[in-house]
Amino acid sequence: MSAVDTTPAANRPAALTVNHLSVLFGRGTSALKAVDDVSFTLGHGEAFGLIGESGCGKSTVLRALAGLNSEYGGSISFQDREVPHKRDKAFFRRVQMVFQDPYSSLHPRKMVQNVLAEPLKIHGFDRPQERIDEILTAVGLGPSFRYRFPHELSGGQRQRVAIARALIIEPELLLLDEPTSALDVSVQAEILNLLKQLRRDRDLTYLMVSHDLAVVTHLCERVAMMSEGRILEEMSAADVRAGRAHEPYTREFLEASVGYRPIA
Ligand SMILES: Nc1ncnc2c1ncn2[C@@H]1O[C@H](COP(=O)(O)OP(=O)(O)OP(=O)(O)O)[C@@H](O)[C@H]1O
Repeated sequence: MSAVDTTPAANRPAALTVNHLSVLFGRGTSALKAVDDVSFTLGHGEAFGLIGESGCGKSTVLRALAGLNSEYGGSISFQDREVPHKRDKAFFRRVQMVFQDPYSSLHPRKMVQNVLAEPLKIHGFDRPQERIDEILTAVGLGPSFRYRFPHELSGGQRQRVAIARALIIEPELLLLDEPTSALDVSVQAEILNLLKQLRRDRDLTYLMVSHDLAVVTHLCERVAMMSEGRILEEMSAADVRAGRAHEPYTREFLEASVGYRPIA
């Protein structure tokens, strides 16, 4: 559907720009600022990670970006155009999300081919059968997996189907919410390596949230440390690996993760 864009990345608009994003839960004195003045930019083709402890606001940022929570302050721009708080169909074609738990994200009574046919139908794609075979091959499953139900798949295979479902409509930006944390360690590496390869092959931009440094630095070139709803600092993956951080909180977080298991 979309032709390959050969424009150099430097001349292209930013894939995503988040300006002064804030999300409040509740009202009055009991209100909680889950996201507080968060700003960052993702270049085209980049993989960017948000890291931080449980409850720091990572998933809330992702949900606001994905259009799952339309009540936020600040602005979100996709390719230099601000997106409306209530997203339209075109947005969901271009920006897709992969969730943490492949056990709950697939309908138990839908065969894989039906899971994959649905987004094609919604977005009016032609040649559905060919596209289903192509994407199942791209995620390392192959066309024979069309006829399986979720209960006939392992956790890793389910996550491959969830990735296929997101990619079959040729999005440009993938939002990844802890995509490997529900999987066994050996399977985690397989899925991360698959995501790496798909990004290269399909010219994708990734935003991933995770509390796991090994996972984030395996996939992302740049990471931002979050705490209590705010971004404390941005670092390269190399800085993270070397433990180079300016903020004391980040240094502690990195030190606490020392000896973290690098992913093969
Ligand atoms: N729908 C909601 N209503 C009220 N509070 C919420 C809601 N969603 C999240 N929160 C609160 O907002 C804060 C940030 O949550 P969030 O899930 O974004 O953190 P996180 O860093 O992604 O953590 P985790 O890794 O555990 O998911 C937490 O204090 C959480 O309890």
